[in-house]
Amino acid sequence: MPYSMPSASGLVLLVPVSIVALDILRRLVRSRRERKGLPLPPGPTPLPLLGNIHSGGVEEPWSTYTEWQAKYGDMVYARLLGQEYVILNSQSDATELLEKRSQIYSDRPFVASIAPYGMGCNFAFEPYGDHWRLCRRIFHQTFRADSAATFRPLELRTARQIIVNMIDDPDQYASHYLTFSAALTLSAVYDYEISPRNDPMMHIVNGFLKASMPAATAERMVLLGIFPFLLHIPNWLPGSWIRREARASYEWAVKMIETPYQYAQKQMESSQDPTFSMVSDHITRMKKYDEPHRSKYGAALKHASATAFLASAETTSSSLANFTLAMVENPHVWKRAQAEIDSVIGMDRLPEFDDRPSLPYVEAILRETMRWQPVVPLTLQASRMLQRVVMFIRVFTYLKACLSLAPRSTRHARYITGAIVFTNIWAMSRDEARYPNAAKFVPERFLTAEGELNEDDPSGFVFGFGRRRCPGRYAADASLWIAIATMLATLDFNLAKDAGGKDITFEAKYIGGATRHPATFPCRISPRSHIKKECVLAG
Ligand code: HEM
Repeated sequence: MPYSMPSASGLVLLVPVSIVALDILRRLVRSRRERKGLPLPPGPTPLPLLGNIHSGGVEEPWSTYTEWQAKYGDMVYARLLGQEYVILNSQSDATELLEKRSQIYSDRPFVASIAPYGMGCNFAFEPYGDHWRLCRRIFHQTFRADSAATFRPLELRTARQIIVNMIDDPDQYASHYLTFSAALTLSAVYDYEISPRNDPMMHIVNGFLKASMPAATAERMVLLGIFPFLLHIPNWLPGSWIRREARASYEWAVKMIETPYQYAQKQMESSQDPTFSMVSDHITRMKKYDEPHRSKYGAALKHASATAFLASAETTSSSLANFTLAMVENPHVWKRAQAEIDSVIGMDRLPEFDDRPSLPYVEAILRETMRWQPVVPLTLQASRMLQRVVMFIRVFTYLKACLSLAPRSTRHARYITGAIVFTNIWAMSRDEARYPNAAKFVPERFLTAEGELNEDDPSGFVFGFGRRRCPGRYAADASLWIAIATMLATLDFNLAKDAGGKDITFEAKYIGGATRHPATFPCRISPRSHIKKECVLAG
């Protein structure tokens, strides 16, 4: 066939076709190279059989994972005994996997210490399935954005009550914060009004929180995972302590689930017009169902109610403890916030929710509190797919990733559908490119040069990702805002003084577990000169 020059219209077609062909070739070559040379996300070298048991810090694993990020990249692969782990250190990877592929990554891994210690009532640990879905739906109906707004009067009243408690007994600030979050949840969920001191319901809750603490330690998780028979050793044999420890915690759990629930039921029966609460609302809804759905609904309601309590108690109080620590360490911050509050709303009344848009610096303090010390630094999810489906998803994800603009690191996702996925919220909060001097408390990082709020909001990562994302985030945001705004308007935060009148300096220590919070530190919290205790409750 004689050679002929392509026509002008042929050239118009040839150029885009060649570009597409070259791009496909480039992607194929790259994906082959990746498959050959880098079959898994990079990570520390494992020991035979034991895996990376030697490489990670047990106390604060998120810090170790953040160090790994610097060495191996945003997505890190590790192995502990037979279990594979993938650690997501960046918000974009977490969004790519946990949000865009939430149909895969929404399960929770089996943790051997959860059920024996009675923690199974917390649906945050529940595997993906019908019971979890029902719990989540019940929870969502009460705590979604518009419903959560109905709790604002309660949040405002309770925030003012903690100021009175702080003025009365400032050294007990940590206990006042726990009372604050407990009072909110007990009222919203069970219509129970907490008494300021020696409350019987708080006694039960504290009993369970204390007794169940060992269940959240790596030691118990691993011990019971490897030697489940420890839970069956009779009392008269050595080694039965773990069984007794778990049993005691389980008994507290039963009390914690049943006592406030029965209280709410009695309140409903004894009143013509019961106050709205999560339990009263759902007991009414439940009546229209027949058995067996009604029993399932009842069980899910008890668990959703207990979870509301467990999930909010420590997160809210720990956030307030972090806020207090930040104020004591950075007096210029509370002074600037007080100046903003005084100039915007004056000194004759206390902040209310309607003032929120006019107080950008207070808002920036809340954002920085959430970012600076995330109270849930690490979350874990598992793939919920059966092996057969996993295979399909691997192939599908791989093909899709090769042809899409997904971040390069998430293309490894094809290999990890059977692994446990850790989301390292801590690493996201320590992203130096986004948050220079990330270890420092600097609310100004959320303000423009004109003092307006910028677009960066850490609630995009501190509440987790995908289908397991915190469903209490609207309630958490509102209660923390009003507590912080009210404290800034009414209190000064200083270092404590020793007998000689010298400042007591200290180095903050943190306590880990399901949530991370500072150990009690010495400080001097006092009312501002124009604040009178008697007027605080009146606002
Ligand atoms: C500072 C406050 C809070 C923070 C930082 C926080 C953060 C989180 C995070 C990171 C998760 C895990 C998400 C995941 O696995 O991807 C979570 C789960 C959860 N949170 Fe929160 N939370 C807070 C307050 C609350 C409050 C006040 C409530 C209840 C009113 C609540 C209810 C829950 C529940 C029920 C879950 C389990 C969700 C599930 O597994 O389906 N949280 N939270």
